Amino acid sequence: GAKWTYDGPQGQDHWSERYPYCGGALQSPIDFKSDLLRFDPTLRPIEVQNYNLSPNEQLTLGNNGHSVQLSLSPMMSISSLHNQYTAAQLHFHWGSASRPAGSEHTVNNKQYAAELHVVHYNSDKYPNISTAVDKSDGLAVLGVLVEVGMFNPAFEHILKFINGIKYRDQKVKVPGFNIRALLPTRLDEYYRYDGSLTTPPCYPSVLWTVFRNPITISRKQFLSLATALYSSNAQDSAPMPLNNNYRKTQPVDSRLILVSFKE
Ligand SMILES: NS(=O)(=O)c1c(F)c(F)c(S(=O)(=O)CCO)c(N[C@H]2CCc3ccccc32)c1F
Ligand SMILES: [Zn+2]
Repeated sequence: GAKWTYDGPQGQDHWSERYPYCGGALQSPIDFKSDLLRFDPTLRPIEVQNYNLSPNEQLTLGNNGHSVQLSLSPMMSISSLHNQYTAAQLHFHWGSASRPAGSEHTVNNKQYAAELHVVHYNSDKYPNISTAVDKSDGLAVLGVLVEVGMFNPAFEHILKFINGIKYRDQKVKVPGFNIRALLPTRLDEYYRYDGSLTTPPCYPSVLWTVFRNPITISRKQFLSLATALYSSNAQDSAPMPLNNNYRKTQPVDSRLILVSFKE
């Protein structure tokens, strides 16, 4: 679609001029403010299926100008929600080399270095993500906060190919790996709320599950992610670095933020 950016004249403060939902209700991301959280004992641990992909599986890793995204196997799904949600893609949001703060969701206004999103669609009701993307029960996204710390071997399965997709619309084939290793150990502790895509067209179609516990990547891994990519294409005379690709937190309004954990 038409080009939008995170900053400047096509930046996030102008998205609603072309994409009306971006100025509407139920927008994401949000800040998880302690006194807005409500413990919900009915929230079950997240269960994922077939996340451990064989290296014989070929996935497409691409630079779409907004993020680095990895296509996922349609065998992958979330099985613990009321409907089955089938995986479509995963992508990241991050800060910059000079400011390792680029998560979209924040916790008491603490912004993490980056955030991973694993996008799924309601495959009980819709044949594919394109038909699901604008439906109120269409998508379920798993959010993982990322902080700088220990080296992350799973993240390396993506990072080692990143120099093949430096520019917009570049794609490479990469072998499958255990996507479960990109999620935190505990899938029973998470924030849950009704929200939206965090990019245009900002459809309010996402059941958000953001895990309480972050994963870590090393400083070197973070710097690679934050400095390798451009949002411009290879032939552009003025290369535009791709970083700070996060939306600011949005008004919670009267939404409930549920948590599956007590303290
Ligand atoms: N933060 S987020 O999880 O809300 C989110 C993104 F941040 C993001 F960048 C993308 S995108 O496809 O890479 C580019 C804009 O759609 C999607 N893409 C999703 C939404 C639309 C769509 C259609 C087909 C495949 C994937 C997606 C997304 F769901
Ligand atoms: Zn995202």
